Amino acid sequence: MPQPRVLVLRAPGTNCDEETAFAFEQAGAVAERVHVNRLIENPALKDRYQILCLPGGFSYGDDIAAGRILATKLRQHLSDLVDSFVHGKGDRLVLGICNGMQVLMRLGVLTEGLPSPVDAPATLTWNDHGRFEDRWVHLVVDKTPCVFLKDIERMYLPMAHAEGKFVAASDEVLQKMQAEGRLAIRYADGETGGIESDVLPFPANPNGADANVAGVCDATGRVFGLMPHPERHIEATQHPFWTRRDEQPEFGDGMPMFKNAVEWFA
Ligand SMILES: NC(=O)CC[C@H](N)C(=O)O
Repeated sequence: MPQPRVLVLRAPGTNCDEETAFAFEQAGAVAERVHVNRLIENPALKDRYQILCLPGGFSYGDDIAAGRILATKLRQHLSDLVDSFVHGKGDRLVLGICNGMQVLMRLGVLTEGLPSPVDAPATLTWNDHGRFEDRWVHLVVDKTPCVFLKDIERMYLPMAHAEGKFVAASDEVLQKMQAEGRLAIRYADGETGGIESDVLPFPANPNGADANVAGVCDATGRVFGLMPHPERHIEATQHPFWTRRDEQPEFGDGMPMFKNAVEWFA
C-alpha cells in the first residue's frame, strides 16, 4: 500500500503534534512535524506531502481568538499551500484537530460554498459556561462524505477546549450543511447513545454547540475539522475504563480515523 506523507504543522503553542504524528505513523503513514516558519522559508516543502494536519494546542497563545493568528499567517504567507491541499487536484486530505479545527474555521475552508448572512457562515466561540473543559465525550457520526469518518458510527474521545462551541449564522446554513452531510460528527448522550434534542443539555453537549456539532467537513469530505482529540484514543488502554472491560478492542476509537486517511490513498 502506498504510504502517504503527512505534514503535521507546528506553530508556537502547538502541543499535540507529537501524538498526532505518532497516530498517523501507527496507521501506516509517514508523518513529519514541520514548523510554519520553515514552510514560509521554503514553500516548496509542501509538495512532499499528501495530507496536511493541523494539530491541537494553543497556537500563538490563542491571542485575539483561538486559531486566528495562525490562520492569518497561513492566509498571508502560505495561501498556495492551503489552496493546493484544499482544492488542487482534489487528491489530498486536510485534518484539523481542536486548535487545528479552529484554524480551519478561521480560514473559512470548512464553510466554503455556504451562504454568509454575516461575516462568516459559521464560527467557533467560547463554551457556554465560559471555561476550559477537559474530559471524555460521546460522539455519533452522521451520514457524511467525510473521508476520515468512513464506516465509523460512534466514538468516545477526549475533548479539551475553551473555544469550541460551533455556531451557525443562520438556520439556512445549518440546513444546507446537514443536507450535504457536513455536520459530520455530533455530541451524543452517554446513557442513550442518541441525540434527543437540537442542543443536548450539558454535559452531553459540553459547550452548547448548535445541533450538537463537534466536527464539520467541506462538501467533498476531504477537508475535516473536529474539536475532540482522536489522537488521544488510539490504543485500547487509553480508554478510562479499560481495566473493567471484558474484552479489549484492537484499537482505541480514534484509530480508524487515521487508518481511513491512509487507506484513501491505497
Ligand atoms: N486542545 C486544544 O487544541 C486547545 C484548544 C483551544 N486552544 C481552546 O482552548 O479553545
